[in-house]
Amino acid sequence: MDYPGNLFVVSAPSGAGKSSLVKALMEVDSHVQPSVSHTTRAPRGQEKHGREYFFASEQEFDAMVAANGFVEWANVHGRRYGTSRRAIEERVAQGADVVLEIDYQGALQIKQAFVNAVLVFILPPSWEELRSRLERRGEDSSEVIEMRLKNAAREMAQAGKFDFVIINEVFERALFDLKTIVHAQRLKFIAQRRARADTFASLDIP
Ligand SMILES: Nc1nc2c(ncn2[C@@H]2O[C@H](COP(=O)(O)OP(=O)(O)O)[C@@H](O)[C@H]2O)c(=O)[nH]1
Ligand SMILES: Nc1ncnc2c1ncn2[C@@H]1O[C@H](COP(=O)(O)OP(=O)(O)O)[C@@H](O)[C@H]1O
Repeated sequence: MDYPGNLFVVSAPSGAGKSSLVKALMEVDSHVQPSVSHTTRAPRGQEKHGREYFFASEQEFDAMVAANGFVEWANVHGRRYGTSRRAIEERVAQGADVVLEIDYQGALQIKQAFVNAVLVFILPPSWEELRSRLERRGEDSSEVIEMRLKNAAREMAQAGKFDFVIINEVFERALFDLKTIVHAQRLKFIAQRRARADTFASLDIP
């Protein structure tokens, strides 16, 4: 599908810093909008329904799957997460750049549906740092942290399927890399449209 807006997908093992990076990107780039996912996991501390996620019951999630309401969905850390069509299609059709913070299974589904989507994988600098970020965030129980670390190895093995990999060691450096990818994609997009316009011009199509 060809849309006037760009789709960016950011994936990472839990705790690598993807939410912090995407939030910082949106603070400096008002053209980038978040896609708000649905999930069956419970809200954490400050999270608000409709802001970080739409929190759904298992039944509500089932109903959306049955109604073909998701462009992608997956089981992650024992819960279900999905991107609704409404979260992205209308906005990219209107020319907005939409960023999806989703896992690698969802990212690969998005690439199938939207060939021009740009897939970015965020890596932590080390295992020790990943663990300590999860512990410092203080949002998950130790059992949940252990499960997320175990899943991280499997997730990181998928990084090679992405268009770009960013190592989030120094935050500002990683943010610069993310901004550069977004900027480069916009320039590429303009070049592609111009190339098409030139082709039409040379064919003298009204
Ligand atoms: N496939 C898919 N994954 C999602 C979606 N929303 C969130 N996720 C992923 O689910 C995982 C867990 O997210 P979350 O519970 O917020 O934990 P966090 O990543 O540690 O902040 C992360 O890898 C997210 O990228 C979605 O709509 N689809
Ligand atoms: N470059 C960094 N250096 C140190 N701490 C970081 C860095 N990036 C993120 N963090 C911290 O690590 C924790 C996990 O980040 P978060 O954005 O919630 O990760 P994710 O969304 O990938 O699970 C948060 O407490 C965040 O403030």
